[in-house]
Amino acid sequence: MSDKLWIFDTTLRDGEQVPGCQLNTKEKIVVAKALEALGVDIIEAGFPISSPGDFNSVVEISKAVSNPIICALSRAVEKDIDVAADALKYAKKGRIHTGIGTSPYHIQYKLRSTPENIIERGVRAVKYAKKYVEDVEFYAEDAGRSELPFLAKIIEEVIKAGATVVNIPDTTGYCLPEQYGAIIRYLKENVSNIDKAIISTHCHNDLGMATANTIAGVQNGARQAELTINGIGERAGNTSMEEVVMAIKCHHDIPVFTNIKTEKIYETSRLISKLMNMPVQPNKAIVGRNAFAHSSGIHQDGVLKHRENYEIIDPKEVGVHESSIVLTARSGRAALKFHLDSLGVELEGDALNEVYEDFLVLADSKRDIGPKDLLSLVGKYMDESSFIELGKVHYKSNGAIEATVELKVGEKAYEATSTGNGPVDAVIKAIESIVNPHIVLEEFLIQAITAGSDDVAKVHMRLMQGDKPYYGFSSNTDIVLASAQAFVDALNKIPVKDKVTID
Ligand SMILES: CC(=O)SCCNC(=O)CCNC(=O)[C@H](O)C(C)(C)COP(=O)(O)OP(=O)(O)OC[C@H]1O[C@@H](n2cnc3c(N)ncnc32)[C@H](O)[C@@H]1OP(=O)(O)O
Ligand SMILES: CC(C)C(=O)C(=O)O
Ligand SMILES: [Mn+2]
Repeated sequence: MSDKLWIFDTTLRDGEQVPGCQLNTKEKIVVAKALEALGVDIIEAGFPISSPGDFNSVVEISKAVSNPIICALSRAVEKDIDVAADALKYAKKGRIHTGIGTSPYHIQYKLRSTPENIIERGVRAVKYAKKYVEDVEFYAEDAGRSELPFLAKIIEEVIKAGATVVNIPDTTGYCLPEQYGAIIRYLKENVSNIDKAIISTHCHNDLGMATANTIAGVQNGARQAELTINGIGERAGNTSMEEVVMAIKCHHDIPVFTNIKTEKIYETSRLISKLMNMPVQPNKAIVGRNAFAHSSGIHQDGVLKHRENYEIIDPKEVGVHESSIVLTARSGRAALKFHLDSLGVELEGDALNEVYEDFLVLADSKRDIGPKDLLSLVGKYMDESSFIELGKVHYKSNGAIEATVELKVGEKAYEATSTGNGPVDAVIKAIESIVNPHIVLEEFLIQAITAGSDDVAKVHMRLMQGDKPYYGFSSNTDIVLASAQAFVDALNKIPVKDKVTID
């Protein structure tokens, strides 16, 4: 039987410490609600003593979300704890996170103290926080470089003082997975009252080990993991939530489960990246642009034959529509044929070989090969009159709603006007009056990528022609335009022979 792993999100505290990532209260509420929808168990909302703005954010987040525990950070300082408790006054479930450095570096050079005094301050802080809330988490800062007998001693004492969760941070990202796992194991074996508290991991990525260390911690008995979306955080970052959650989902031998709704991972990642102005590296695990993109021929052929040949995660599981087959000079015939098929050009044998040779020459000189390039390569093999290009789209609603659409089908230009029960309906009807491949619009989703009136709308459509589905995608700040583009995107995927253009 597997245990629950409590997911503690610190995007709004440790993540937000990064220069340039600061958010205002309104933005933090948007993030907190997204984290709640994602299914996190605890949101570390801020460090209330640090500024009036951060205090206010913890107050407002406490009011805005109901399911997750709201956690506020403090030092082992009474004033910090008073302010944290005050900021949590509206939280349905509030937690104070207090603690102190426990490594020789921190004790000697930062806190200029002694081990005995550090234990005393830690215990006092936990007891003081307990006056306000039942749920008190203690962090042993720089535990990754702390002496184990001392670490075990302070953890035992703070649990005695009432700590419900004990956080073992690898603050400087120093540990190797085996070492970090061994620290957790040591505490399990040497702290007499360890079963009275949940052990938490909190790893940093200075050596690129944050995810591996967190998993090692969990394998050795930790049951809470402190994480950030996209791994943002001080220096090289914190442990990224998406990596830990998906590693657990992929490896059934790790004896824990999480309540994360994984299909919301991608949209949450995009939201954080946009609001915090922090691009995600293209090759970032799970949420990078290339995480489900295949660009070399052998991989593409393998994925097209059976997705699992080169993918351990179904992209839909993390909210990515589908894997992509990117055409490059390293692609083979399978990938080329796949793209041609989706444009409705079915080539085999010598014809495919001939187009492939031309494709390689073009791909050597051009990085991005798109549908237009392919259509120019296969010109002689296809009915060129089939490629549809969307021109201008106008709509007005003074009483009746009316839309006018310009379309180019091959070399021919068309214009059509139609009415509808809304601008999207009118635009689609206008397009259908030019190209009518007898389809049924079966699914039509408009999704806000972030929030706010300046948002980009992402449109996903499924058209059915008989029992064959055709998918169209687009995104635009104008939802009518995005809908028209998605519709045309799907129409372009319908094979030439099944497309009907009305003259
Ligand atoms: C590993 C982490 O991520 S820890 C969290 C990091 N986040 C932040 O620091 C953001 C918020 N911080 C702040 O706004 C400020 O640093 C404050 C309000 C906490 C303190 O500000 P100041 O009083 O001006 O102190 P300053 O930041 O210069 O120095 C920190 C002081 O806290 C002490 N301190 C550091 N950690 C702790 C702790 N856990 N418990 C008790 N004291 C601590 C330091 O020793 C230092 O004290 P000193 O001046 O007596 O030597
Ligand atoms: C404050 C603690 C939990 C921390 O962020 C760290 O040690 O990295
Ligand atoms: Mn940290």
